[in-house]
Amino acid sequence: MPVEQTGDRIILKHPKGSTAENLLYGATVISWKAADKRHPEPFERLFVSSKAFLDGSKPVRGGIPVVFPCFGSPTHPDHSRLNQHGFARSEVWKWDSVVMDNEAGVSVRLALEPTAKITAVYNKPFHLSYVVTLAEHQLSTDLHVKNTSTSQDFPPDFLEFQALFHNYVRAPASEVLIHPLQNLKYLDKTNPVFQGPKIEARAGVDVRTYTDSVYEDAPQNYEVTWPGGGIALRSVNLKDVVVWNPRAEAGSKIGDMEDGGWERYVCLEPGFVRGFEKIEPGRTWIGQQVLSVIHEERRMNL
Ligand SMILES: O=P(O)(O)OC[C@H]1O[C@@H](O)[C@H](O)[C@@H](O)[C@@H]1O
Repeated sequence: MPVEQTGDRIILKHPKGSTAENLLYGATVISWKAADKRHPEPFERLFVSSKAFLDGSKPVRGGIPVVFPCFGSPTHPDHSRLNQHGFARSEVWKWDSVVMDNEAGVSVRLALEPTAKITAVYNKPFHLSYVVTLAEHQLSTDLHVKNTSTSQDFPPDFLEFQALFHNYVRAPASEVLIHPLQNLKYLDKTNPVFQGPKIEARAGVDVRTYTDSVYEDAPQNYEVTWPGGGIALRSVNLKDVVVWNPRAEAGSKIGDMEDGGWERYVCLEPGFVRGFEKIEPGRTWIGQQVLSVIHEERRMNL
């Protein structure tokens, strides 16, 4: 069976050998295994901390948590009672359907609607659906956000939100380079005194020191490479991108981070996080990303 549902998770298996695993909790992708030309056996592409909670008691430290409707601490009045990064990553989503099941891709849809628990902290009408698609060398995730308000009032009952895919890309963090981010405006969240905006001077961005940078109006086409490997990331409607690695400086203070875990991943997170996306009643917004295996050695010349 290319799609299996066991209690709390969904397992996708592509006929060419790649696999993915999705928790209903947070709709979090917790595993993506894919081969490349040099390694014909599929291997893990995402990082999940060995101390992560997978039982629904806490957002998963790793994989691909879905951030909605706010990124970081809430700044919009509609989000004032929400936790950092919103509720989508810490609610149990519903299984919806198999969208596609053939050589081109194996694809499933999960959904999240207001519950009494959500409404107590976020009283806006919405419907989320999340489509995860596995191909031989690719994983795509699409978040559909619908404003389900039927209000005819003026001004309209807008749904205002931020959204982001918090990808923990498994990689030797001290050796990764991410590009192209040069000349982009970014906020440096590691700096308690002056966050910016700053301008990125580097052709290839590394995470050898504690990094928490929010790039604005980015190209939505990136590569993270290291000697012997890499992942390409393309996004649609996610104009910003965050690069995060806490290193020991901040990582050692994260309770569910395994020792030295920061050496084994870089977070490359496409999102709409500067300002707010705003949709009218009845409208749907779709944010998408495609993660692809890079097959050949593609080291930047810096
Ligand atoms: O610990 P959390 O809530 O999962 O957040 C992890 C990190 O997520 C990143 O996206 C933020 O830019 C960081 O500031 C934050 O520390």
